[in-house]
Amino acid sequence: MNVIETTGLTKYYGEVRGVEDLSLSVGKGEVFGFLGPNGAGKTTTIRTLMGFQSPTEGTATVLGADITDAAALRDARGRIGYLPSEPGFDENVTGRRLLEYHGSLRGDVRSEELLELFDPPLDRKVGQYSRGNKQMLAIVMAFMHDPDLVVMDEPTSGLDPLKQDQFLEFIRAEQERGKTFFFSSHILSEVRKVCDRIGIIRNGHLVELENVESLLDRTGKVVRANVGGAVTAEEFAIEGAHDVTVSGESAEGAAPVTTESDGGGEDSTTVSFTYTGPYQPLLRHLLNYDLLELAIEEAPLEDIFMRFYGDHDAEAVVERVENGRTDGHDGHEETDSRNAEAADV
Ligand SMILES: Nc1ncnc2c1ncn2[C@@H]1O[C@H](COP(=O)(O)OP(=O)(O)OP(=O)(O)O)[C@@H](O)[C@H]1O
Repeated sequence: MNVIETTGLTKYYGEVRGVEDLSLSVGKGEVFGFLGPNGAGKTTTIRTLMGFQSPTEGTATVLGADITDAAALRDARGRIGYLPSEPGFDENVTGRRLLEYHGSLRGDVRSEELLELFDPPLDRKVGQYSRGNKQMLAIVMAFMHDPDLVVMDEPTSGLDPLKQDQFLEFIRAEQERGKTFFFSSHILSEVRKVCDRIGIIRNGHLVELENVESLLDRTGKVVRANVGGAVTAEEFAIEGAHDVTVSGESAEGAAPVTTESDGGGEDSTTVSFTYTGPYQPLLRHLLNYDLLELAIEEAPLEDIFMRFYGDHDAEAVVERVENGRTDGHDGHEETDSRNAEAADV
């Protein structure tokens, strides 16, 4: 049984699309990253999965519980940790009091251990907390009952880089203990570090869902070669090479070749391109030149992200044509169920 399973999950806020026709599954022990730009539908998906708002269409189960079955979901919640994007705490009480209260509701088997890693000033009122301290308190609350599944909405927001790394390391250790994670992010580097699979959501639709490594394979390597003498971009139009630029000039059109001087009087040219083929033909080709410098690097995940969101390329991979939507939704403006959520946190 999958830990999370959604089929055609759709949520509209009146006429406003939150998420549409989302089908995905997350298996036990998986770290699933749910990526998307602002307004893509990440929070909507998470809040619907947590039962804070009802879907307009479609179904979903979390730890086997149907999200529209309040009693089943309540039982399942004992095994779920939830880290909201903006924890809504009562600001007039101390962090310690909030932990005690949360522990009495959900259980507390490991807050002491967690507080060694994430250490908000427990005896201060939460209203005086910095954003990062609030986030650390929320992290402790999400994990203190040792849940099997943790659903997290932008979990590292507010944390400083050191704490972010600590948090990601913690996630990896928890995964080794068999825990499952579903988390939203628009920070690609963190997704890359911990996720087994990612889903990319764009304008409410799931765009791409695959193994991070295979996504990187498809995107290819960034090659930058500095060669002696003058060369043209056309010379590097080998199979698998894309977007060839020569000393900053595009391969398209009659690009003039500019050369650089290395200071010793000898000209050289820098050729850059993305490469999606095997190494051998690339290296064979490069060896035809006086190779002065060579760098072959993985494409930054940011580029991949842009490829899926860039207007031109994204169209090639969007699974559904977005024609807008005029029928079938409940026409009911959902009010923010922040109160239910705050009580839950
Ligand atoms: N309570 C609400 N009432 C009406 N519209 C909403 C509500 N919540 C979200 N929306 C709309 O649904 C769409 C998806 O929003 P959502 O917050 O799920 O995106 P997101 O991917 O989490 O964005 P962000 O990264 O900014 O948090 C947006 O157009 C948003 O304006």
